[in-house]
Amino acid sequence: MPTIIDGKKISSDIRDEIKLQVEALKNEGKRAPHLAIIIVGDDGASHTYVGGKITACKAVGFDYTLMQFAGTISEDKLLKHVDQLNADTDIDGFIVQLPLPAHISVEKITMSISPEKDVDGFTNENFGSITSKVPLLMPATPLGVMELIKRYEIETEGKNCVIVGASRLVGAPLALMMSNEANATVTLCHKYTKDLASHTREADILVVAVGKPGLVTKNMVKEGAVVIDVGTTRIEDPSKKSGFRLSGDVDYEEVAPLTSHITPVPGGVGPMTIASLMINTLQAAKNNLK
Ligand SMILES: Nc1nc(=O)c2c([nH]1)NC[C@@H]1CN(c3ccc(C(=O)N[C@@H](CCC(=O)O)C(=O)O)cc3)C=[N+]21
Repeated sequence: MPTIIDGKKISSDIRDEIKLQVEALKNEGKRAPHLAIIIVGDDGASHTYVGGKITACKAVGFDYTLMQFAGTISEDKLLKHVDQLNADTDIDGFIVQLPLPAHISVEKITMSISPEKDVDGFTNENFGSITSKVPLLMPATPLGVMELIKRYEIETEGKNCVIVGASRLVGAPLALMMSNEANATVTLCHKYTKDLASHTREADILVVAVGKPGLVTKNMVKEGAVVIDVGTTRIEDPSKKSGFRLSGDVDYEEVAPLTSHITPVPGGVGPMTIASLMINTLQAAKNNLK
């Protein structure tokens, strides 16, 4: 039977650790870390995720500011709000929740965030610092995956790590971390990869971050592999109270029995993204309050 990697439990452990550090800061006479969250429009999933981030802030004792704007806000106006947060010394870190409306450039907005306050780790500076000896703020979801691997003591050195999905926010930065920090041999697959299964079958550690439910089936996984599923696609499901369920990219039922470790969806990587956001905000506050 595989070990089910419990992201909910690990993220709760991390919250406890951060809470202690917030108390320590306060004992030194410093204020609590302060996270601001910008959300644009009324996308239901985004509001759910932001709700999770606010719950986490409350649990660890962070201050938070939620800034909500209509989906019709102009790019210029949004940029002004970003600049205000960049300049506000009472704000240690902030995020702009994605997706943004089509008339706003995600690239333009995220690249205007000060790297020291970029607690999502989305900016070019933070991406570039992944391989630095003195890293700044790590991209949040990849950092969450690395924490799971470390805390479950999964061996990485010299292992074949195959990552499916080469996005700027997950696959590409994770490839650098797995190579640089975890000493794995990394293969980064994407939509132009020929014969995907021939690559994934070689994986000792298989990470899937595409957003396509059912993409990974049992014939694509080596016996004893560690499988990490970053996908979180909402699928309508009238039998659920919320009206939907979450699905990863891996066919869990058929793949799990083959693996040594596997992350479930929900309860795997998702909660770790929020834990990483807390780790980064604490770090940004420590740097800011020096
Ligand atoms: N600026 C920005 N930063 C992000 O980090 C960001 C974003 N935009 N836009 C959307 C994606 C998605 N994302 C998730 C966060 C938590 C869960 C999570 O906690 N999932 C729970 C279930 C939550 C539920 O019930 O819906 C789980 O997998 O167990 C999932 C997905 C962060 N994102």
